[in-house]
Amino acid sequence: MKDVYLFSGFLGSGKTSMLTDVIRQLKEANLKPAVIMNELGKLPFDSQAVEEDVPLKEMLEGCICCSGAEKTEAQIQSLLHDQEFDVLIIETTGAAHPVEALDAVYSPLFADKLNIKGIVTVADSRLWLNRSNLTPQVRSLFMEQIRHAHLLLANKTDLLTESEQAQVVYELQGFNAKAFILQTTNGRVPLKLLQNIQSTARVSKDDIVTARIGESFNLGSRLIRFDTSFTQEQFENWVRSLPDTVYRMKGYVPIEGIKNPMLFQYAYGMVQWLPEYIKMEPNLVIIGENINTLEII
Ligand SMILES: Nc1nc2c(ncn2[C@@H]2O[C@H](COP(=O)(O)OP(=O)(O)OP(=O)(O)O)[C@@H](O)[C@H]2O)c(=O)[nH]1
Repeated sequence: MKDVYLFSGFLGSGKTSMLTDVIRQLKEANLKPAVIMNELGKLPFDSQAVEEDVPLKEMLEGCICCSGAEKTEAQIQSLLHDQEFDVLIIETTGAAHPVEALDAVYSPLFADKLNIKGIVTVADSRLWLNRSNLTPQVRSLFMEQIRHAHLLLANKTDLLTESEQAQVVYELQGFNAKAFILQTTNGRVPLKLLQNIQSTARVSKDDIVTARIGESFNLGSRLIRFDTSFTQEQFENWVRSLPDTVYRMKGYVPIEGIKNPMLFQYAYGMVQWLPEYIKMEPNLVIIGENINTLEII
């Protein structure tokens, strides 16, 4: 039996950071991981976090729940058929409901092959404290991902004071009493803790508060291509001018005087720049609500 973990968490909370670190630990323990990854944006940036020797299936354009259980089944089946692996990690997009994603892997086809361990949710601790600023639909999805976790990471603790950290853990435990809660930075979770998850019985679909991409939830992604370069200041000024309903941006931005476009990441007001040693296409994905009306730099 192969262990299966579902990694959940809202956009930019730290799922990819967790995935990279868990893959490292699995390899150190001589366990071979395989990954199914979903990406709401159009560029498979995050797949760069997975080294080439790890079997990877990507589902671009949408999430496990929207693309249907059949597609996930087909991907798992092809992994089982073509690849040797011990552990399967399914990273759901930040816009998927974890229980719907979990449901997709509970296929009778795999009943004797897959041991579904459960949902690991990474929550951005600062976002938890500021959740009242989210639109109702997004808040509902953010809270659902937390409510259904078997293991819950209160991530980005480095951005909080000690008393805020204590408040987050206290509140999270009150909200999801069954989850084991771990305070983390960069999604670092010891492998032993993952392996010890005892997933409870299947969650009933009736227990799901609907919060998915649909008419009432205008979460979408937009791809921009840059023809000119900017100063970092110019670019960050534009970022600051964007509405709060832009949740996540990532991509490569051409910066004046710097050879290759820089890797740019944005999640909830926090900006991160990293130099890139290869020349990546100057593309940026923006994820948020009603982003088609945004003014682009
Ligand atoms: N300060 C701080 N930043 C973090 C931490 N964990 C992750 N980040 C940063 O947050 C951003 C998002 O992290 P990812 O691991 O890509 O998050 P994700 O959930 O995979 O994001 P999606 O691509 O939207 O699914 C990156 O810029 C990370 O470097 C943390 O513990 N502290």
